[in-house]
Amino acid sequence: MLNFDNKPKNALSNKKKVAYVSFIAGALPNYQFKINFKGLKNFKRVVSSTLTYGKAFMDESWYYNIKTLCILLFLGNVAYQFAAYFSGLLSSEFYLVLLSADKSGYFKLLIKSVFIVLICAFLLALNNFLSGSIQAKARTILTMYTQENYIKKNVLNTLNFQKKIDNPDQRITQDIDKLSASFMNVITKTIISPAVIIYYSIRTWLITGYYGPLSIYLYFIIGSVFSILLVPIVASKIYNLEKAEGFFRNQHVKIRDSAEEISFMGGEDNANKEVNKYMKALYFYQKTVVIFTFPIYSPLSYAIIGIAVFAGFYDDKNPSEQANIISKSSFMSMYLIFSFTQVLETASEFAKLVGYSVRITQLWDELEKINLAVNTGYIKKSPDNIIEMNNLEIATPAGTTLISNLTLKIETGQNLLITGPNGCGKTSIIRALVGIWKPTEGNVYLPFKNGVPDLYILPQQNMLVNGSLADQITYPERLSNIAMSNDFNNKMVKIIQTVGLSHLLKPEFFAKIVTDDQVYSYETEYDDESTFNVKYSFTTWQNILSPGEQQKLSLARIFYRAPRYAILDESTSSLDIKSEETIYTELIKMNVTLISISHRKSLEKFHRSILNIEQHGRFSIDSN
Ligand SMILES: Nc1ncnc2c1ncn2[C@@H]1O[C@H](COP(=O)(O)OP(=O)(O)OP(=O)(O)O)[C@@H](O)[C@H]1O
Repeated sequence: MLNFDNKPKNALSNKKKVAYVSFIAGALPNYQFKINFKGLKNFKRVVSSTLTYGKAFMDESWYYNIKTLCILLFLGNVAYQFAAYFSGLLSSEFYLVLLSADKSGYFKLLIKSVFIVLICAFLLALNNFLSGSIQAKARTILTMYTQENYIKKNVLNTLNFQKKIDNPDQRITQDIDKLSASFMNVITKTIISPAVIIYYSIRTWLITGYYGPLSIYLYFIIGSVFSILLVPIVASKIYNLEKAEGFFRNQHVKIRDSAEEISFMGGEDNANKEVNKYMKALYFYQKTVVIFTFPIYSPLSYAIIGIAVFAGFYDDKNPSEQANIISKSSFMSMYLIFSFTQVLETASEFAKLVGYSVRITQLWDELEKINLAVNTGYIKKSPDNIIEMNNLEIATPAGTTLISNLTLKIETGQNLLITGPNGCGKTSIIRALVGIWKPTEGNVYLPFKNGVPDLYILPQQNMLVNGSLADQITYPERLSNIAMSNDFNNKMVKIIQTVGLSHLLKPEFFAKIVTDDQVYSYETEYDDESTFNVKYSFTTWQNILSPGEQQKLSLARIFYRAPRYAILDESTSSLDIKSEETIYTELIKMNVTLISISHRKSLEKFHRSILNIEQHGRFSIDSN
């Protein structure tokens, strides 16, 4: 029912109070929400995806699946309402037995009250357990569903590249969690509210007369109108708050990843100021959300019963009966007010829910759009198992042509070196080869093996992953899919030695690969629960290894995979000349055809031809 309109609000940006967040005005605009049916569809989509996406919990029993838990929660809530009703009447019953000095009645009532309170406590705990379980499940389901659509070939890269969607990581790791919590909050508060409100309205009416429920209804109708008016505003504040959260966290990730560089360059003060700027923006949005969700409290119940007493409604009753009626009716009207308050509070919670839903469905929409737009039809299977580029024209997403009319055959064993000034488009050729950037003209032929291009690309930036040394080398193949054997172990050791990382075969590293007598224990350790204990995280590897060592470890992947073709984008830029020579010689011995992108003269001798790219789309090809 709410949709999001991507226009900055000029009125707000002019105000002084947002001056200190204006530094990221472009990054953190205020969003307006409009009520329409598309928004309602998005909300429905979140709920139906949660209930129908089966992959997250494939082999769970029927009694622990999310639908069963929702039914149990409903029943648990109904049971709790009954228990709460009986517990609410207890005080009036106590008035009656105490004022009439009924000793045996008092003890009976005492036992009854203990029993009722225990049932209430049990049902509360049960409902908390059920809603907690549903929340955790909903989060897992929505996260896995989103990740399946996000971490996908050509989608992951395009989404992060386009930057149309801010902080997809924040949306997946945080917003989905908050959405699930908010959703549970709304559900538990409203699941049987209508029935409860009707029941207590009748009871209140019977005790106080029509004016009791009527005044409560009037009061809450006014409150509801206010709350409903606030929904779009709060939803937009929540949207911006979450966005600010994302930017703030990103700044900290940057600082963590650049800790050494910041120390070298004395950038602590700068970094501190930078994170504080984002913190202030975050504070601004947090504060506005708090203001707009200010709860409505009500002293109404006592006013209603007070009027009844002073108007002489109960004058014909004796004092103990009067006490009983006052207590009973105050409970009834208070419970009615409480139920209404819950519904009203739900309005502000619902606004949050909408804010989170918009962030999630917006991400889903964009992922779907990118997925539909992926067009790799220009990449074809080469009948001769070679790489061929036909009349390629490559342009940046901004439309600047980088290369035109590039026609080139790279036969097996005919290594190619690509050179040219920074930014001329060397890496862009790889983008076109694998479908990240669709060329504006031409097509590409690639060798295929088992349905995928028989081509391994080492990107310019080293990419280390969580896990052992072996995990780094087999990447992206997962170690859990590889049969552990002594042969595998020997292969790993040989590769590590070939790339010049023998010193990593010391026990503290090597234990993380596989040793002869560890094959069994390694396999058993490699289950999902225990991997954290035995493996290094990616950040640890980054701290342990120098940039040159990291490059060697990346190069080890080509030795493991032995592809028909490998593209090395500045992959030896941090290596000493001798290591570079050894690695290139060994790769050539393995019959891997190499396409290197580099500025290094020392590499020319390993290549048959050199593609020189110049500015403005021109290029030349020289034979070596
Ligand atoms: N997402 C993008 N949107 C617009 N332009 C981009 C984008 N990504 C890269 N470019 C531009 O495309 C051009 C070519 O980039 P590319 O990475 O291919 O250069 P390169 O020749 O490999 O450079 P280097 O030698 O520095 O590695 C650069 O001018 C770069 O700024």
